[in-house]
Amino acid sequence: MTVEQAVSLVTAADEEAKKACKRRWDSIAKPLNSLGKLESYLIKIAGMTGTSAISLEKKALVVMCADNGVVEEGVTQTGQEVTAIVSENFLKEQATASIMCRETGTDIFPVDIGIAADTNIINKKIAYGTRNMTKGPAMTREEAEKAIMTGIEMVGELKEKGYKIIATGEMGIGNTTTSSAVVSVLTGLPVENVTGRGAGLSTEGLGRKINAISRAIKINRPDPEDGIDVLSKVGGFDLAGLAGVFLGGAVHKVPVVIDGFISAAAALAAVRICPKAREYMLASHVSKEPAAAMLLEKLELEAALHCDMCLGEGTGAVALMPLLNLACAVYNGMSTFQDINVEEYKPLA
Ligand SMILES: Cc1cc2ncn([C@H]3O[C@H](COP(=O)(O)O)[C@@H](O)[C@H]3O)c2cc1C
Ligand SMILES: O=C(O)c1cccnc1
Repeated sequence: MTVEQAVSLVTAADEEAKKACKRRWDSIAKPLNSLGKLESYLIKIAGMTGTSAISLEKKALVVMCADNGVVEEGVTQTGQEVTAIVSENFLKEQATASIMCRETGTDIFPVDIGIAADTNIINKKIAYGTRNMTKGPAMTREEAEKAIMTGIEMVGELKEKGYKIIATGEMGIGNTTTSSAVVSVLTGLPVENVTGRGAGLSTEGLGRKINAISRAIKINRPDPEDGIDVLSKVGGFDLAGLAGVFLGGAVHKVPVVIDGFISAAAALAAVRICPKAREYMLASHVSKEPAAAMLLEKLELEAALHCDMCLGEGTGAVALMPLLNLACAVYNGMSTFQDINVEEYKPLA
């Protein structure tokens, strides 16, 4: 199947299921709308899955791990060998996201979609890292399509295994550089407005990063209307794989949670490929990376958490899971006005 064929299967969220979920919330014996986003998240999930019966017991985090050739330009504080080390640590509960997964009962699926070394995590490797995008396209269009399909297929497989919600994460030294490039092209905003210090970069390093992104966009001239073109020329295997996970959520009707800036950049690319995919996304937190809040606005999504996190790996998305589980517990377990013999709220005149 091609990406085009896969996204042709996407349909809009189910409005009837959303209404049924809202009716259930309104019948629960508490002030109307008083659980705020905890209510609206579940209403969205009902629309995505097509049913007001919601269970979020089985949760997955998919971490797309890859190396980025642009690291050669001195745009990161650490070397690219860190990608493979942290990626393998996910399976040993020695990476931040894996510890948060353990605590929240989320199963972690780290995927080698293009690390520049052999690893022992899920092997979906397309190449040993991308090419340096300041010298030409990071990858071919075929490679980008393959990475996107990898993400779409992973969601299908996880749904078959019974997972009800998927958090997105990534590990890839240099991927805030590719993310800012993708965001600048897709939004038309100047590079310097959408570029931050990533995992920690000196002011001099930030200048080099902005310069490298500007050169990459100039030499590759990605077409902003074509999300696959943008991902292939100035993105990475990690971003393309994540865009695939978002598209897979829409294809397979599984809620997918956005993490921070990098994950949101991939989400924006997914929406450019398939606008309806937005309806299958949930925002988790507002990353401290400077353009993160703007990016969520572009996606027309609101995040519940403002924790000043900017770690990636899926940490913000996983942090949302306990809140969603609390929402679900109330939604499924709480008594209604009828149960306690109290008159229901009437809509205000
Ligand atoms: C030890 C370490 C662990 C990480 N875990 C996530 N990231 C985060 O930092 C990287 C992006 O930042 P940049 O574009 O500046 O390289 C990604 O791998 C992201 O997940 C890490 C970064 C480091 C150094
Ligand atoms: O917001 C993020 O996803 C992020 C920001 C900086 C470094 N790593 C991840």
